[in-house]
Order: sequence, then C-alpha cells, then structure tokens
Amino acid sequence: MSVLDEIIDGVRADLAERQARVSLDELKERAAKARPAKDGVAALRGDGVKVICEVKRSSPSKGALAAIADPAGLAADYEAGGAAVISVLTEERRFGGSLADLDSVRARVDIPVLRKDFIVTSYQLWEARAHGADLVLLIVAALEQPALESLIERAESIGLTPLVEVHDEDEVERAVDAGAKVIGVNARNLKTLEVDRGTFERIAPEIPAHIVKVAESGVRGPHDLIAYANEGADAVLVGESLVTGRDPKTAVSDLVAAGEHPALRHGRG
Ligand SMILES: O=C(O)c1ccccc1NCC(=O)[C@H](O)[C@H](O)COP(=O)(O)O
Repeated sequence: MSVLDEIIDGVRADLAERQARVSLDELKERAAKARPAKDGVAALRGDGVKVICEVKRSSPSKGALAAIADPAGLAADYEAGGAAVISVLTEERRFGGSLADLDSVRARVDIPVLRKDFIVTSYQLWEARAHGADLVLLIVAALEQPALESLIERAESIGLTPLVEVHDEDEVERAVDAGAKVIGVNARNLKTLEVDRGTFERIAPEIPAHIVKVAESGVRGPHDLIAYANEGADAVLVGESLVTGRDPKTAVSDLVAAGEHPALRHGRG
C-alpha cells in the first residue's frame, strides 16, 4: 500500500466520524453563513511570483516539524510578511492539523485560505467552505477522473477555488481535461516522499498558459523561488522551511521581495 493510500484510509475513517456527528445539511447551513469565498485565482495571478505559506506541524516524510501552539499567530506573521494565501493542513493523523486550525486562521487573516487535505468527497468541500476556506487542494493521484471532474465542478459551484495537484505529465493532462484553473506541481513524489525540484521544470511546459501554475514543496529560500519563477511558476507553496525557521515573517518577506523582483517578469506568461 502506498503512503498516499495509507493517508487516505485514515482520512476516510476520520471523515466517517465527522459525518456521523455533523450532517451535510448542517454543513450547508454553516457554509451559507460563512463570509463569501475570496477569489483564489485572482490572489495567485498578477505581477510577481505569489507566495502561499503553510501551517504545517508534521509530515510523513519528516515527522514532527514544529509544535505551532498558535496557528493564527503564525498565519498573521505570514500575512504581515506579504503572503498571498495561507495554506492550512487539516489532516490530523500524519500532519497534526485540524478544522479548528482552519477556523482560527480564518478568523485572524484577511487573505484567502487554502484547506490542504486529502479530499475524496464533496462533504469535505462543504466542510472547507463552512470553516471559511477559499481554496481547496484536489490531488489528481487520489481521485478517479469522474470524481476529479465532479469535485472541481462542485467546489467552484460553492465558491471554492480548486488547486489541482499533479506529479507527472499524465496527471497534467487529467487536470486540464477536468477543467482546472490552478495547477500545483508537487515536487514531492508521493510514493518515495523524495523531493525533486526538477519536476516543475519538466512538467510545467505541458500546462497551458491560461492556467495558474504553482510550484509546491522543497522551497528552502529565495533562490528556490527564483529558480521556479524562471521555469514559469506564478506562485510557490512553502511549508517546512517557514515553520522550522526562526523568523517566519522575515522569511516570507524575503520570498515575497524575491518574487517581486523586476528581473523575474521577463519571460513569464
Ligand atoms: O510533506 C510530506 O511529507 C507529504 C507527504 C505525503 C503527502 C503530502 C506531503 N506534503 C504536503 C505538501 O504538499 C507540502 O506540505 C507542501 O507542498 C509544502 O512543502 P514543503 O515546503 O516542502 O514543506
């Protein structure tokens, strides 16, 4: 069984418990009362390379990364540093996240918030919206094509922007066919968990120009952002280096400054 399969087994078990506690109708009522979703595509487009900053306590590849007693405080630092979007991992077993983290971050920041989880049913989309998310991650490798298509359609119909994650050329084709407007190329191989920063350079040319391109994983600092930018990234998603560093606000502002450097505008679509 692959790591992804193991994670999804746990996600499904936790999901079944939540579904027994909170009905879909109740979630829909909560979602109707939530602040309207912000436009995730608009947040990731425009001049410069945008920075998505992640609240990440632990991971299957590295184990414990940071305790993060105050996820909202960390998100506020990210926002003050110039982040375009906050990513909140809500998977509990392997990443130490929760919907409570999403609630607290949502209540603290004004920029769009991404629910980063392993989404396999539309119930989780309603959860995301009910807890104030503006974007959701959809992992192509975790979904059959009809499910991917219907989750993208459902997400958009309730105001969420799907960030559709791919790892190879075949998954790019599936994401594009399914109508993705934002595609994230994850440099972390979900079978070996190794990070290969060359993945983005190899796959990005297959992504049509009108689609927002996000480079995910392995960004250690401005030099990696610049490399991804030169390969066509519109945005980068950064977790580990921010949560393990001493000064997340400065680390984010250094990334944002690098992403806004005029030299990067040449050749980017
Ligand atoms: O981080 C992991 O070990 C991991 C393992 C299995 C599936 C997903 C995983 N990570 C999720 C992510 O995509 C990253 O948290 C995100 O791209 C940030 O990456 P990084 O900056 O390298 O922490």
